Amino acid sequence: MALLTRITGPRDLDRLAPEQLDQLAAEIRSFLVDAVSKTGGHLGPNLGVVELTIALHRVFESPKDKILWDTGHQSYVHKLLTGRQDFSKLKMKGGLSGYPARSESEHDIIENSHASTVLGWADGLAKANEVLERDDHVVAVIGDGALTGGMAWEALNNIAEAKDRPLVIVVNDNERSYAPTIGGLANHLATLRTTDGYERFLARTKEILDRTPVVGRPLYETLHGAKKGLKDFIAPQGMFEDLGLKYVGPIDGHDIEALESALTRAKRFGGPVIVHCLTEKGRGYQPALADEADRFHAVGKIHPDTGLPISTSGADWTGVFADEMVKLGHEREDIVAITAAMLQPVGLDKFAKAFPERVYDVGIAEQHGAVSAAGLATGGLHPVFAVYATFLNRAFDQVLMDVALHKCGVTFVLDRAGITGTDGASHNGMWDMSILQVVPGLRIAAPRDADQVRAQLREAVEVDDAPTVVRYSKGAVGPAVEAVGRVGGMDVLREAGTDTPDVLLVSVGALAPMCLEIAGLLDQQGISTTVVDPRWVKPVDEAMAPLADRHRVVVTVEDNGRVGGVGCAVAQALRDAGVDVPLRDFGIPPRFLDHASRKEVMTEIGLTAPDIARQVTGLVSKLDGRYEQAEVEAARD
Ligand SMILES: Cc1ncc(C[n+]2csc(CCOP(=O)(O)OP(=O)(O)O)c2C)c(N)n1
Ligand SMILES: CC(=O)[C@@H](O)[C@H](O)COP(=O)(O)O
Ligand SMILES: [Mg+2]
Repeated sequence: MALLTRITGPRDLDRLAPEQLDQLAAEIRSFLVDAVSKTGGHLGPNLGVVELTIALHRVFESPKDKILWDTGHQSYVHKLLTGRQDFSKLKMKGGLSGYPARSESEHDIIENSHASTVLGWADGLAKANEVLERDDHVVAVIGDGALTGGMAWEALNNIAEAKDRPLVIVVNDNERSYAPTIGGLANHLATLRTTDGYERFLARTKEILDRTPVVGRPLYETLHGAKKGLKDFIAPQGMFEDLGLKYVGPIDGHDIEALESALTRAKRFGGPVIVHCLTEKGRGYQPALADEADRFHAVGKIHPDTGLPISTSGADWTGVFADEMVKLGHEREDIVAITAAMLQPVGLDKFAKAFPERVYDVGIAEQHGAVSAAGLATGGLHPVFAVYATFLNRAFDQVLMDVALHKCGVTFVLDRAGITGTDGASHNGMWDMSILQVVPGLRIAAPRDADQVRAQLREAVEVDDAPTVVRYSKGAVGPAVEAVGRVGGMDVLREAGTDTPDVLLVSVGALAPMCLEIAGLLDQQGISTTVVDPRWVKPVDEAMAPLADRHRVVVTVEDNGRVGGVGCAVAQALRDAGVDVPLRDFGIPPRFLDHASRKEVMTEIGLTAPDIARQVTGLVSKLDGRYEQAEVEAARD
């Protein structure tokens, strides 16, 4: 690491001779494999942008020039070159974020890891430079996958309009999201890649002519001067140029000299310009045994030499869904599946293998996915759209106005619901059960274990006149939690053991084991508790109000935002039924939560059994007029 450790900031790169840059790139690749194999992270995307990031920081002067990263998962090299080389706690509490973070560096601008937003940011920043008469450069790096997102095209439409507003767009084209990028755009990029591009023609001609300087140089200038005619002859007009954008490329995204040349030209262009770079995801890392279909897009802890996972977790929520979907696919030929460029991460790979004609990868285009689902349902099919909870946020209006308004039988399966933790604020699935509460007719299920995932998924796909949602956590599925009774449509998980129970504890989804632990702790305080799992949390079960009326206090516990969540819905249902029982709702506070493990975040926000039991004890004691005693005891803890 002789060179890498000498880089404390981007300007240190200026002191390296061209031949040292390839050595630096090799050192960075070695660092990434060694560090990320220990912590987990986006190894493949970052191995693919080593040379590109070096060239960007040599041509542009961050932080005066703004280098923006779409999604930000490919910003590890950017971090290494901007003074952050301790990756020992990557994505862990107190360590580096897995994405750009303003709190870490003035070189970091966009923190959100939701794809396809970078061009919007760049458009805004370029306009601000224009109004404030700044000559800073704005450089937006967007992947071919992120370019399949609609927002990217909304921004391009605006950017293309201002011919004199400088803005450099770098398309990092590695032909993949997780899997190969789909769609017409991908095909067009492939055309641009394979067409012997004007730039490559010029470079190759220059190379030849440089070997014959007497004739060569004047001839090269003539060729370069005949650019327009030559370009049309050599490289067909691409859609970017049809949009009015200057196009430079395709450029070898691993050739630092070629990259610097293209970026320098783009920097001087004085208007919007696209630099199309060809890169390889996971470049330089071909471990002996791992067969990484997604080119190490997002790895857990792995053996650096084999690429194989250090520990394989047991059954996870995604796997339970994956297997049940295949069964459903065999039973019902009207069931089709949709993914937004995340076939394997959301567990649709097995379904796709069994029914290749019945699964649609729409690209990173959740809004389109939801509307297309409305079309599929209207056309007589039952689509199951599997997507991470946080990524459905951007398709709220489509769920509301296209799916629900038209009473379409679409099932949304939300993986990574609740606190995910290590991917930081924008990845927690903490908004779905709040924003979807307002969708008329939409039903929400929150399974507590594997059996309930299977059961509730089956119940959901039976609904053909309204949207249904099944949402579950990230990672290992919890232990089976058997019901001991039933009230209305709700499972009783624990009886209070008395005719005058104190607390009705409403347990939502995967938090059932924690809620049973809370009930046990309350027992120790002489407080009797009934624990119910509503299963379907929207609409609130009709049996909820009369059941609550038989208790002194109602407590709801959910792995979702408190604001507008299940607790609020239950409180409203009790009010509407004239049931005047105090209710205390526990959930995620309306804050952006820094990256840490799920357990650390849950502890930090007080979503733990001891915290909740303590607060409920205080509440019940207050009702008994034993408040002073409880307050004294609590203070002693
Ligand atoms: C709105 C949204 N949907 C899905 C994702 C999950 N995701 C993270 S990276 C990625 C693939 C990005 O592909 P690309 O833009 O080509 O970048 P690359 O990984 O190839 O560098 C996806 C789908 C996301 N971050 N945001
Ligand atoms: C950047 C991005 O959005 C995804 O790659 C995400 O990091 C994957 O999260 P999981 O690791 O939970 O699948
Ligand atoms: Mg890509």
